[in-house]
This record gives sequence, C-alpha cells and structure tokens, in this order.
Amino acid sequence: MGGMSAVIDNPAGTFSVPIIDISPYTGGGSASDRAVVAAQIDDAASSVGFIQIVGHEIPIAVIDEFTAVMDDFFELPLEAKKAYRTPPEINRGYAPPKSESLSLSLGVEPADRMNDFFEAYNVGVEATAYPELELPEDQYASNTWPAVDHFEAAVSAYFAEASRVAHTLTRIFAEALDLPPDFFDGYTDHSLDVLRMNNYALPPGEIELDGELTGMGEHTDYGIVTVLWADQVRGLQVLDREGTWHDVAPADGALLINLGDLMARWTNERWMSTLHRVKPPIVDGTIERRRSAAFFHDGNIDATISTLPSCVGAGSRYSPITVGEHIGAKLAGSRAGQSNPYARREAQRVRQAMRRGLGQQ
Ligand SMILES: O=C(O)CCC(=O)C(=O)O
Ligand SMILES: [Fe+2]
Repeated sequence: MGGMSAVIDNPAGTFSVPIIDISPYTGGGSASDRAVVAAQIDDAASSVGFIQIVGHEIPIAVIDEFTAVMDDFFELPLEAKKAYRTPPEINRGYAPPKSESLSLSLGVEPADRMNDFFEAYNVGVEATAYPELELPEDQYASNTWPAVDHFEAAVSAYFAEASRVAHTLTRIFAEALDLPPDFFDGYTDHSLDVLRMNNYALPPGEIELDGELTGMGEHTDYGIVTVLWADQVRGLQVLDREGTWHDVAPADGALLINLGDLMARWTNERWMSTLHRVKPPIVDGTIERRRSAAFFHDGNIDATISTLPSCVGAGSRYSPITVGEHIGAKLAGSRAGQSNPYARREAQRVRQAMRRGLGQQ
C-alpha cells in the first residue's frame, strides 16, 4: 500500500463508547445510585474497556488553563523544546516526534522502528512527595518545568484533578468487583502516576510522509486506569473484540477513561486493557493538529498484582508481577527501543487484527 491511507468511518450503530455519569461518587449519591454506576462500569469495562465519563467535576477553567499552557509549550521552536529532553530511562520532560515507539511496548516491531510522530511532555509523581518512603528516584523522577508562563501551576492543578478522578474510579472499581471499598487504596497510596501531554502535528516539510508514519502506534496502557482528555479532532482508534478499529472522540465535556494492563491482570481479563492507536487525521492533504493528555494511574511501584480470587475461575492467565517490573519492561520498549518480550498476548491480538484488517488501515 503506497502513501498514507484514510481512516475508516465507524460502521453505523455497531460500536460505541458508553457515557457514564459518575456524579453519585463525586457529588455524594445514594447507595443505590452508586450501585447503578458500578454496574455500568463493570459492563463497559468487560465489553469495551473504553468509557466516557461525565460528572467528573473537573472545573472547566482548570481544563482551559491546562490546555492553553500545553499549546504555549508546543508552539515553541523544536530546538527550545529539546532543551527539556531527559534520558530514555527517565519518563519526564519533552519527547520529540519519532523518539518513541508504542508498538515496541507490545513487542510488535514496526518496519521503521521509531515512527510515532507525536511529541509529548511528561510530568509525574516525585519521590520527594513521600519523603518517608525512600522511593526510587529514577521512576519517581523530579519534574523539569519549561520556562512557559503559568505552565507549572496550570499543569499541576490539572494533575491534582486527574489524580482525584483516578482515585474515585478505583472506588467505583472496588464496588463493581465486589471488593471492600478501600481495596485499591493500599495499592495506590504512592501511585506512580504520569501525565503525558501529546501533540500530533507535523511542521510543514519537516518529516516525510510515508506508509509507516503513525500518530501513535497501537498499544495498551500499562497501569490501572488512564484518564484521557482529548480534543475532538479525529485520530484515536480503539480495537473491538472482533478485531476492527473504530474512531473514538469524546462527547462535549466528557473525559475518556480506559483500563490498563494491570487491571486486566488483576481481573484475569474479565476487564479489558483495550488496544488503541492514533492515526494521522489528514484534511486536504495536510495533517490536522490534534492534542490529548493521558493521566496514567499506575499504582505503587512496590505493589504486587496477583489475580483477584473472585476472578481466578478455571485458572489465572497471569503470574504475579510488581508494578515496577511491569512498567519498567513497557517503558524500555516505548522509550528505549527494547522490544518487550513479556506482552505476547497483546502482540498476538495486534498481529491478528493486522491480518484481518488489511483493507481498513
Ligand atoms: O491521543 C490520544 O487520544 C491517545 C493517547 C494515548 O493513547 C496515550 O498517551 O497512551
Ligand atoms: Fe494509550
């Protein structure tokens, strides 16, 4: 297939990402209102793995200020942005276009290894936030803040809100999985959380368009749950259980959430860590700019994730793993170009979808 091909439209009525109002948990609802939300989450997590949430109560002003400083940063010249690069093993700061390959986080080798054209800026939880715990400073690394007016304050304000939403979600998950309400607290009280701000844009003439170029390669997210803010420019695609990719964009005011690998491991795949990717949205032969921000709630680095007793069923598909081991192998794939040998199940699904979907790339 020569050149870049178009993104497919969703076949009408066959796939949708459910919208769930979580206000009974954020605003105080009755036990029965909450039980309804938990049941909806269980259903969506089992069938799609991507959910739109409303009632999250992140103030619009926080989101507006956050996206404005994100834009201010990405508008800087490339050389200025590169001053904020960090070594691949430190998941912080600026990542230029084509410096990462998400499909290597799955052990799927793309033809041209580093072909994801998104650029990103990462901030995360620092070891100094928990002085009594002596957390490893390479994973809980210090943030670098770019010299952009108001950036640190606006990003930190959004980070705190996204973190609150992620913790609320784990409360809902506990109820949905018939666990004690505080079940996840002991796994997430110094959670290794990272906010990745993504910008998908190609400066004219800078990067050759070829058949391999992609916005962000197919991947599953690594942790417990991702809270994803995205603008409404198309590009994000989600793989359904039958192996078909579908365009997904958030409804007005909604945040997308998706479950990561650790939740799939915990639930023995009762809940799905859904494969997704970002295709370049091409309008009149040029790539339309798109932005997103993924808040990854990954759990305590020293927590061990073993299949929940209620989900073992006929046997567990996964052996216990620590959050640190799992996230380390994933990041070595995406950021340092070392193909992840542990993601055989996900890689197999991607290859199957590639074979089945040759006409729909
Ligand atoms: O840009 C998007 O909508 C998705 C981003 C994403 O999947 C990620 O950062 O892990
Ligand atoms: Fe993702």
